[in-house]
Amino acid sequence: MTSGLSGTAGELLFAVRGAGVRYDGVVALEGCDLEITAGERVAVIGPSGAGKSTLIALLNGMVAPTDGTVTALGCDLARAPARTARKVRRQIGTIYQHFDLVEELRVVHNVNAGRLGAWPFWRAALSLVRPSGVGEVRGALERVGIPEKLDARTSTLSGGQKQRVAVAKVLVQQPRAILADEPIASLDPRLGGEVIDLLTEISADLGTTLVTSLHDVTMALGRFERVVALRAGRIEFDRPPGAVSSGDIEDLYAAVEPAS
Ligand SMILES: Nc1ncnc2c1ncn2[C@@H]1O[C@H](COP(=O)(O)OP(=O)(O)OP(=O)(O)O)[C@@H](O)[C@H]1O
Repeated sequence: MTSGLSGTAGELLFAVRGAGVRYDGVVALEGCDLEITAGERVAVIGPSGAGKSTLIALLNGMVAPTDGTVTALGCDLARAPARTARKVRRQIGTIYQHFDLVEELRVVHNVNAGRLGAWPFWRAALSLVRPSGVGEVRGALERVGIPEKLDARTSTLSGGQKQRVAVAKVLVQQPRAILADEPIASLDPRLGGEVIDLLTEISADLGTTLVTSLHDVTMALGRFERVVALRAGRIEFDRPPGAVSSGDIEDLYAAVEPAS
């Protein structure tokens, strides 16, 4: 399989400047500044409701900032022409907690779904009858450790295997960045650890930027080179794990005082 296009080390892939997001009056994020460069592996942590999913959605353009700006691969996704934004989004692969797969389809089709957007309509439609680019799908499944599942019906796989299919689906996209929103929240700790190891290894091997939101702080501190902590919609700290103290973590997860 061809490797992802990693980009030059140090190249700015994501720039979040003074960004805020409000949903119908609810402040999900405010005043966020963040730069992520090519090849970095970043964990986003913070208590429930802190804005982790919203930050991931800002980076892939699923949500537009209500304040400030966000650029991904040099493109302001909220303001760029739709065609340009689509092209940039195709270079960002996102993995979700609930796998985002069609259970009734065979694994080969779910993996191919990662690149449907890059194919002309006729090829995408034909591929549902006779799968296209099977060699690359097989390569991606080998990379995630389940090549024998190519023809299996997705519904017959375990949770850990489904998340591996979701990773393979992103790999065939040959993304420059992989975003993962709570990718292990539905898995037991052992399988979760395996999926995080897989993602960090792929990121290191291909030089692909990885940004993952996580509830598991030990995993974030042990397996990532940078930890961004959110609390009540603000970035509380942004450091290498070695510079994060147990006091930092206690403060981060302490109950938020109600406004008086
Ligand atoms: N579509 C939405 N409409 C309204 N409010 C929303 C929406 N999505 C998120 N919120 C609110 O925005 C805030 C941040 O939510 P977000 O899901 O980003 O946090 P999170 O840190 O990912 O939480 P969790 O760890 O529980 O998944 C929360 O107060 C949430 O209720």
